[in-house]
Amino acid sequence: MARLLLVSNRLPVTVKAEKDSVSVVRSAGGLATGLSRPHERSGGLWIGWPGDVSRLTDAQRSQVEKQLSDLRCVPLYLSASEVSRFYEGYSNRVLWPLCHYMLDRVPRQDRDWDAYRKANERFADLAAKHYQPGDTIWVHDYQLMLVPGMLRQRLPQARIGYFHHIPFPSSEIFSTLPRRGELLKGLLGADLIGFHAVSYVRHFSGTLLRHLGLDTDIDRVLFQGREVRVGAFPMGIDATAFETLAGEPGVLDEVKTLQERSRGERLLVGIDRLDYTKGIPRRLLAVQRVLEREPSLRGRLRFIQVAVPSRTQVQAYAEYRETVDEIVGRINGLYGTVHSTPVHYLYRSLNEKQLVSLYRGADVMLVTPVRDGMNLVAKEFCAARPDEDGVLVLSEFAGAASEMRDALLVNPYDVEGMADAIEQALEMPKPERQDRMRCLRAGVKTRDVHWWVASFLDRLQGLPSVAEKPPLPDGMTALDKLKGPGRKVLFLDYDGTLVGFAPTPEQAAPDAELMTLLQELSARPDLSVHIVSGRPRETLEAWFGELPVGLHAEHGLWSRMRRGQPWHALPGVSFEWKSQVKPVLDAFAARVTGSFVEEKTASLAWHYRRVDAEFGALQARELRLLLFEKFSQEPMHILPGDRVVEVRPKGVNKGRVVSEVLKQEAPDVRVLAVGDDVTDEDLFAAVPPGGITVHAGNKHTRAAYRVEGPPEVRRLLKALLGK
Ligand SMILES: Nc1ncnc2c1ncn2[C@@H]1O[C@H](COP(=O)(O)OP(=O)(O)O[C@H]2O[C@H](CO)[C@@H](O)[C@H](O)[C@H]2O)[C@@H](O)[C@H]1O
Ligand SMILES: O=P(O)(O)OC[C@H](O)CO
Repeated sequence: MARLLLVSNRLPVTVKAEKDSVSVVRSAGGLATGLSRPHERSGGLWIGWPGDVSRLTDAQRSQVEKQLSDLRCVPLYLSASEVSRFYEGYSNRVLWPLCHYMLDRVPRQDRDWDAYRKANERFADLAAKHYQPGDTIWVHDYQLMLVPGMLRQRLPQARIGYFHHIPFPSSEIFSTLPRRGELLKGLLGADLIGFHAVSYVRHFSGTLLRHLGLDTDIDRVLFQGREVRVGAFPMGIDATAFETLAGEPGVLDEVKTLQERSRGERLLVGIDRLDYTKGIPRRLLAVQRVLEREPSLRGRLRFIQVAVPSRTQVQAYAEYRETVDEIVGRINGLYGTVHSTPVHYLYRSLNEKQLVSLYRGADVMLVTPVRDGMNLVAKEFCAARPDEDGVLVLSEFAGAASEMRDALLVNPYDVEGMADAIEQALEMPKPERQDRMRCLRAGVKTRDVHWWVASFLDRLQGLPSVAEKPPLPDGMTALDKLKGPGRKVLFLDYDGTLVGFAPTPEQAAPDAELMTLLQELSARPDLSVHIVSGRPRETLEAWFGELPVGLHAEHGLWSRMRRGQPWHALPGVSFEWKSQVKPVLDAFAARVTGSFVEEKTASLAWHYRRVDAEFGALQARELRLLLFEKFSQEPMHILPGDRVVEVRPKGVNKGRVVSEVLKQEAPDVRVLAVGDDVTDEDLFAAVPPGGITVHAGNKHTRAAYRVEGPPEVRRLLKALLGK
């Protein structure tokens, strides 16, 4: 088993300082439990912050280090300024509310970005320091979004996973972040990026397309020549542990006491970190509405809300606490009697036994966050109900809702609707409660935390490693093979290879630097230059007609072998399908603002480079499907390109140019082919053995070398001239 290097902001431990001694206790949280087995079995390390240890004496600090090391934990101590700017500042004042759709809570200026970046660097440095070849690195959560990218720079060969524990918002929301590009590129350093729900994967893919122009193909996206996988891995809990605890005599006694003290009151329970995403005020208001609407329930209903203090130094949390206190006070003032208090509010953490006793004793569990990545409380409640009783009221905005369809799903913004759900839960007949709980428990037990860890790690470790699929060597290193005497033939694609993309095809005309470069190359007696493009011959003639180069238009349908020679077409090509296909493309151009149809002698192209990237890609998929459906019998090819869908006749491809040109050359001529898109793959395939193929970009390619884009292609050509 590969050694596992876990990296998370917090270590899965709590440091408890007593008078002279100090102890480090492993946390019981989901992540800690799920990962403890693979962490220990693999002999790996867990890197993270052990919490505030600033008040410890030196002796206590060394005790902590010793105990951490026994637990295979490597501490990264955050300074007071890092806690305030990296943890509380950028992580919890900017990223946390933003990912939970609360834009109004994000400060106007992101002053703490620098601290976030630097702290991420510290985590990456420490992980890189402990890395051993063959290790699997698994980075966790939004506090460390830059770490995968930083690690990729330090350890290009490493196998890196990242899991995002909170929602990934729609691209409309993520786009508001001034640092969106850096954060996205940071995540793309990973080999596998996991989210709790399919909708977060969709949002992430949409954001990549919108801001980095990267189109995700089902579960993978190409970035800097690497294939990055994305996927939904809904996190589970240690269901067996909760179930076992729920059956222990101590817990059953506690439940009995709870029920006796309730004297027949129905019990509603809420358990959360005190966080403004958890929807506690609206939940309280819903309970208030039930009491208002149903006088018969007054004195017969008790709502126990437990809230664990969290991020108390962040002002929004302090304000939220006041709001909750105030609403609790108001409801108790209105509906309390000398004998009963409707809301029992505890602002503290509970131990596991107390927690499970509440789950086991609840008639109705209220889990109503306004937004939540997953929410493990909902799952813990079900696992703790081996009696198959109790009703779960669950927010449709929690990631858990997509799995737990047998809960009573509510809109947490609809107080009246939540009050209805509470009443429905209280009145639900036992057989229905049991049916629902049985189904919920089956899901929670099957997809538990061990299943989650295994499915993520199996996927990550099953991917071909970078070492097995090394990145293509830099095109510049191919130069040595081309230098020296002897004839060479260059096949150069135009758009995306010699020039970058422009908003319209006309705007991508060659610039003076390129014309000079081509002039100089073609003037060399040992070089023969051929431009092989998808463009119409009129355009190539107008731009390059005066140069002594070979021109090949419409992917090789038309060729002009030398300056002054006439253009000739490939024989035997059928174009009859064009008149039927054109109206389909025209209809798409009319419906998708900013898109347009380009017509050439032999082919048609629908361009969407000026359309919103996400919408354009979607429409392109639809167009391709429609064309396949309608014209599959026609002698034509439907080709996706870079923000274009092309329809070309069968039998025409850039590869045919290579064979035509080489017929007129000596057999020992050396060949260089450079191109950037899928049509250039035919060119590469036709290059005879010993030839050099260079892909300009980061797509899948059969080329042997890679350069980044047009500026690097020009650099390569200049170097060929000895410049
Ligand atoms: N009063 C109390 N006393 C003791 N323990 C208490 C407690 N209140 C809550 N807990 C415990 O804390 C954990 C909370 O986990 P959640 O998934 O509910 O939310 P959290 O926002 O912390 O986690 C983030 O990570 C998890 C895991 O990925 C995501 O589900 C979630 O959406 C995301 O915000 C549970 O295991 C629960 O038992
Ligand atoms: O207490 P925090 O700020 O480390 O947050 C813990 C939450 O589970 C974040 O996912």
